[in-house]
Amino acid sequence: MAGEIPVVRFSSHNVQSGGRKWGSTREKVREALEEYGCFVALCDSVSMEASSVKMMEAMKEVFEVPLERKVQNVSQKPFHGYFGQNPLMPIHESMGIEDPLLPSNIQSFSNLMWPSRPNPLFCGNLKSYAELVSQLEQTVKKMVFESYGLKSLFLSHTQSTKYLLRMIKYRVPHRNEMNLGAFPHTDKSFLTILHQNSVNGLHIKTRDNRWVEYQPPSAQSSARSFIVMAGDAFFAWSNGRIYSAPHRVTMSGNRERYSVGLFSFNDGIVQIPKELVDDKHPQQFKAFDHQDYLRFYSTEKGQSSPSAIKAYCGVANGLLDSRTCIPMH
Ligand SMILES: O=C(O)CCC(=O)C(=O)O
Ligand SMILES: [Fe+2]
Repeated sequence: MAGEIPVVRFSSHNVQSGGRKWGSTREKVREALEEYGCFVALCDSVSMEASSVKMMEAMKEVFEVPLERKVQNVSQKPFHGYFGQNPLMPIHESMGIEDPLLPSNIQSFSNLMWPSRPNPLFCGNLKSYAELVSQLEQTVKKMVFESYGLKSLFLSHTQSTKYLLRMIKYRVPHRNEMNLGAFPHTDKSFLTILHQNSVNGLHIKTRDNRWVEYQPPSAQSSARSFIVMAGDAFFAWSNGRIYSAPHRVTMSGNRERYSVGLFSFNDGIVQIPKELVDDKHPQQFKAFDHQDYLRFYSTEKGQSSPSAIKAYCGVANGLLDSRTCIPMH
């Protein structure tokens, strides 16, 4: 346990499909996501540890860039570009890179930040981090699909996955300033993989409405600990089995916090597998367009709904009605 959050070890034995511990790790992963909506992946891989250390250094460097350049990180999609200088959350600053597995996207971001000099070290560090963590993301999804007996659906699902890499800095609040770094929310992603420097502050709400603080299993394991968290799309896809946990960030102490999230989304329509619908589990969600769900979430209706995903594509009372899911723009 890390605090109360389950810890799952990822070593070469557990992550190789068909490897010695694949089956037992797969069940632990699915159970943790159903029960807590998240777990801590403790990775034995030396390259993961080295890459996450370099990722933290890269983030420190990029947030030092002058504000007028950081704000040029813009996106058509809501919540994908620069966010900061917000009076409701003054200690929070974040930037995003869409499709970070495309080297040209990291390069374009780097060109915006450092227009007068290339920064190959930064680009290389981000590229290897995104590659390694996206592999972890795929392994986790594969485990859950398999655990539900839906192995055959994994390939087409994963082929339509898109990623967003989001870097976040939480500065130490000034005296008399709010210490809120991120409002309570559920992620709109399918899956999110978070990594932080050694400064805690992430709180996760359990199914029985208690806030628990994430702590790495030990101080030494901080650089190889990743928080794997299910988003609303995973919750809907699983017909409500997987929990999408509300979480928030608050700062205490006098050290800055850095975190980085790799968020996965689907391009196109997410179908609810018919195998996950039965008498005991009546259909709770209609098939939905994941990218359009992001747009819906940015509307007033999306923002004010107690559960945006239910408002977007939920089925009232477990009965499938004949209306199609019409997004509100
Ligand atoms: O900084 C963190 O640990 C959490 C960030 C988060 O929840 C988010 O970006 O969605
Ligand atoms: Fe989040």
